[in-house]
Amino acid sequence: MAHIELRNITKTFGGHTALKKLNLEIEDGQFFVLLGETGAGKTTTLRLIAGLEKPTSGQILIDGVDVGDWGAAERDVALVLQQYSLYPRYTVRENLEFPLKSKIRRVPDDEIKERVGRAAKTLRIEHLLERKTDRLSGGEMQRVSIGRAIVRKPRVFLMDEPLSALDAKLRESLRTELKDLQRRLGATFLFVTHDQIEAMSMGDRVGVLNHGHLVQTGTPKEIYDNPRDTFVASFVGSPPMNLIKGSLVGGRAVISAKTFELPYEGLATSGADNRPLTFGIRPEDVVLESGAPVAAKVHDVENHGVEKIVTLRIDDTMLRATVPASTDVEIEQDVRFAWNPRKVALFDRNSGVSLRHAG
Ligand SMILES: Nc1ncnc2c1ncn2[C@@H]1O[C@H](COP(=O)(O)OP(=O)(O)OP(=O)(O)O)[C@@H](O)[C@H]1O
Repeated sequence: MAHIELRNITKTFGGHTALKKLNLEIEDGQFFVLLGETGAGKTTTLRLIAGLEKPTSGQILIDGVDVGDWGAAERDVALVLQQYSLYPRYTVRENLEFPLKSKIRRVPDDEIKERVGRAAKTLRIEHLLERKTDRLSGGEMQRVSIGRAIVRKPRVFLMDEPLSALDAKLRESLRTELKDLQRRLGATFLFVTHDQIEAMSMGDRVGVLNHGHLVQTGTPKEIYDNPRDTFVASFVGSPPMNLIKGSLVGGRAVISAKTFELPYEGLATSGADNRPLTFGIRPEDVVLESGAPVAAKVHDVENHGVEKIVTLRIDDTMLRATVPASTDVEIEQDVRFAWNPRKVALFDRNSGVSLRHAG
């Protein structure tokens, strides 16, 4: 187990800056998820912590010790990758034993047997131990890859999109298993993904990375309820938060040149009045009601089992609402809607930053 701290980490490759002044702290025993689009700098962050890459500037501390001059082996962290790094002609047992048989570790034979047996039991792959790894399914291979990390008893587990090559159903069940595993091991996990559902469902804390900047860290709930900027607001949540241009006039939200107005309750509005804003409202906080203040046309309806996602059109403004599946709505139908005035987020239109977060 270990506590990890990144202080002011910048990493450039030639002229390209992959990470900019990254500050990040991961508590001992925490499941931390780094979420970002492709190219955001997630893998680079893991490689820096693993010691496979050196930062251009900044410090990396593990348990309070600066490990800048330490090699990968000395750091004692395990990296699990999306591609399974297994030896195909060897059995699962041999693959699990391999990390313990290196000259550096010198683990005694009976302890190797014990650790492999325990890891296989934890991951429910005991019945596969004598099978060659090229005869395994994707999910089984990924379990063995994780097993290779577990047997080493590393201080930290770094996981680079380990589930993204698997089909949706398997991914979902392995998500629960991994989270459960982390809890049982009490280990520090840093898991990176581009999948916001994965991040929100697994992380004790989530950090959102955008073009090498760590935009926000917080619990999944904090990030969902109170996104720092419009990037986070539109990245997290499915369907994403509605973002609508407008301004506040006397405590009412006026949407794009008086197309419509809605009540707003939230931050003291001084400083926000008449300033160009972007309003954010989650689809589940938009309600369809016959007596509601604004008229709209139904532009589209998607059935999602327990709920429907209805796209509303008000002149040139589109807005999505999540409604119960029992709601009767058809395309081109006239409806009326309101929003929950307490759930509206305000973003500065130019910077995109939430007024709640602005200093
Ligand atoms: N060795 C390298 N040489 C040059 N550029 C690199 C190198 N490694 C990464 N980069 C660049 O740094 C940026 C961040 O890459 P990184 O692999 O960390 O992103 P990522 O968030 O992990 O993306 P993905 O989800 O696609 O794996 C990208 O623009 C990438 O092209």
